Amino acid sequence: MEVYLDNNATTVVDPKVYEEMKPFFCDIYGNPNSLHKFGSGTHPKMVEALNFLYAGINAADEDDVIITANATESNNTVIKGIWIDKILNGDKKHIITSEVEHPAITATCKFLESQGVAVTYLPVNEDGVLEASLVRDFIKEDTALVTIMWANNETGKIFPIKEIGAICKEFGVPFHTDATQAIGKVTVDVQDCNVDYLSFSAHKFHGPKGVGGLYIRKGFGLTPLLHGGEQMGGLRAGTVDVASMVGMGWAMKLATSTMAIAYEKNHVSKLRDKLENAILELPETVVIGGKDNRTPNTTLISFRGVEGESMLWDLNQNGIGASTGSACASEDLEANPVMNAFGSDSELAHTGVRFSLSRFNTEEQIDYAINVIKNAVTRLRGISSSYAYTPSCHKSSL
Ligand SMILES: Cc1ncc(COP(=O)(O)O)c(CN[C@@H](CS)C(=O)O)c1O
Repeated sequence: MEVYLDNNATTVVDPKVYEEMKPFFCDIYGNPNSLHKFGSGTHPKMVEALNFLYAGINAADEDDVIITANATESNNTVIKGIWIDKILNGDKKHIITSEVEHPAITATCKFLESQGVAVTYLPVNEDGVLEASLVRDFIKEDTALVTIMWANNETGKIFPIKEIGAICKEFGVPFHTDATQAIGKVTVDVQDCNVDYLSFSAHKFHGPKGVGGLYIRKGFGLTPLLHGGEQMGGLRAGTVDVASMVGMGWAMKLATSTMAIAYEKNHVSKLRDKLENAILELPETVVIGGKDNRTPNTTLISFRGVEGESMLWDLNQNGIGASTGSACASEDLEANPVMNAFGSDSELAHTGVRFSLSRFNTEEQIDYAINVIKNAVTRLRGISSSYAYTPSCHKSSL
């Protein structure tokens, strides 16, 4: 049996999404910017896709949603656009983010620091969540941007976006959120949360890889990252991948309906809880960051005495795909920076395994995975030269 439990890394394309994409490869293939019918023939489904994207995040008609290649590009567009407009060509000097952002945020902020920008990396608490009051403590007259993720890709922890948005609005500071791990898992409402910029990637919610979006509230336009064309109103040059844009729109529609979010909360979360609770029956296992306030599909579990990579190998041999944290760090054998950020000891930070489910997982798959995981832990601990079970340490969550 094959069981895919790494949906925070990427997801399968929904068959309905794939069907909607097919016509735009060999039938409706014109360039959307061409004036002839081969080009204009793409417009109706592109407009439909944009309408789905606006509805999925409750964007107002007067706002912009531009099509990018992925959340990484969207994140870079916001941070570098703010740098150019508000810092290089303005009187601002400072950016606020968190210690547990995806590298697409952290590395971009590090680049800005190398260019002389002051960046505050707000710490998270022992549960891996950032307290909104910290934003108020560090926001300043010269703060150009606050950028805080909606949900963490490793722990699933959900951040207080509505509170942070209210603080940013009060201080007149633009607010960006990387919602890559929130779309399709929790309700995302840019108007209710006072969000000015929001990033997402289609392949996180059963759309195709290589296409993403950036929401830009009316009046918050930025110098573009990519120049050289009038696409997206000049906010993102380059011929649009029509098939992927249509696919992303349909993926957003299918993932964000009230029924879809309810399914995540009622069905997917139950499968996640079943997997998690079965694993926690094993001694010296712990949910990193605890069980509260998480996206419904994610659990990051430490198996003391079992190296994360060894566990992944065992699982892979039995047809199960998971990860030790974000896929982009999977080659890196350093301790997980997110786990370090909230004080995990170094051994714990090397023994985490992330399981992230989707609406395509079944109870039969979870039952199979539980059996394989329990056998793998027993085997790996049995051959470990350093592991000895110490009953006093058995905690089920931090
Ligand atoms: C919060 C967050 N923000 C941005 C990205 C980047 O998405 P791209 O489509 O690769 O550009 C990701 C992708 N996180 C994957 C791959 S590193 C994970 O395994 O956790 C993310 O989780």
